[in-house]
Amino acid sequence: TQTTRPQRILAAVQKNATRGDPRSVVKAIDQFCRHKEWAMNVGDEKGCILDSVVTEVNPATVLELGTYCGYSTVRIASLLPSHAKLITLEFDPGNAAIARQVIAWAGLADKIQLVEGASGDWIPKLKEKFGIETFDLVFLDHWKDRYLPDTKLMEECGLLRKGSILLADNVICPGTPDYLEYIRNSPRYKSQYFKSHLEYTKAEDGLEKSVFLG
Ligand SMILES: C[C@H](C[C@H]1O[C@@H](n2cnc3c(N)ncnc32)[C@H](O)[C@@H]1O)NC(=O)c1cc(-c2ccc(F)cc2)cc(O)c1O
Ligand SMILES: [Mg+2]
Repeated sequence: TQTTRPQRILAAVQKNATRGDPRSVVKAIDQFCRHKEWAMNVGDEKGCILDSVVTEVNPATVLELGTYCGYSTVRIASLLPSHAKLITLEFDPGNAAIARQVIAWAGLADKIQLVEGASGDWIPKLKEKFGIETFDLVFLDHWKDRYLPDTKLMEECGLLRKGSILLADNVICPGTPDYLEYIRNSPRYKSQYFKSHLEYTKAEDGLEKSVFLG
């Protein structure tokens, strides 16, 4: 019977990456997606920008919206200080199941809480469920038309503090026009566009980094 793309990504990790070595997991997925089969991971080029933002922010609390197979989850978590926590939301059960195994292979399960469900349902529950006050860094990489409503929801739920960083993938391709319009024109944010390319391709894409001003 036919395997799914996430299952093939996990197989590539288990075949080519070293257990407990997050960077080898990232490399194995990038090799597979560049040479065998494209997949919607943030990828190696935008991944380097992500790494530099994570390193600069050095966050104690991270929220990721849209886990997919856990590529960016592992990439971010591998750079976090020991006490730091990353919560990642994924509503597709099949993708969540694969991501859990990729995260386990990387040896990062104790730093990562993967919550299976929709961001709109879970964002209002994160404070009570995980004892989180605010997030130092949010990585938006889920349905592109959810970036704006979920950002407003995070504001309303008091999950952002003065200085919280939002980093959004795919603001050009597939594109998040309403989110860009809002975040670039709101007096409550200071934004910066990092031009790059759609993962594993030559098409333009980029990351939008925004600081919440409170
Ligand atoms: C949306 C997906 C990523 C994952 O997000 C989960 N998800 C969704 N909505 C929610 C929610 N509301 N709550 C929790 N999880 C949620 C889902 O199940 C996927 O696993 N990402 C993309 O579609 C995506 C697509 C492309 C892309 C670009 C050019 C093309 F020609 C084709 C595709 C590139 C990228 O870089 C992406 O990131
Ligand atoms: Mg993406």
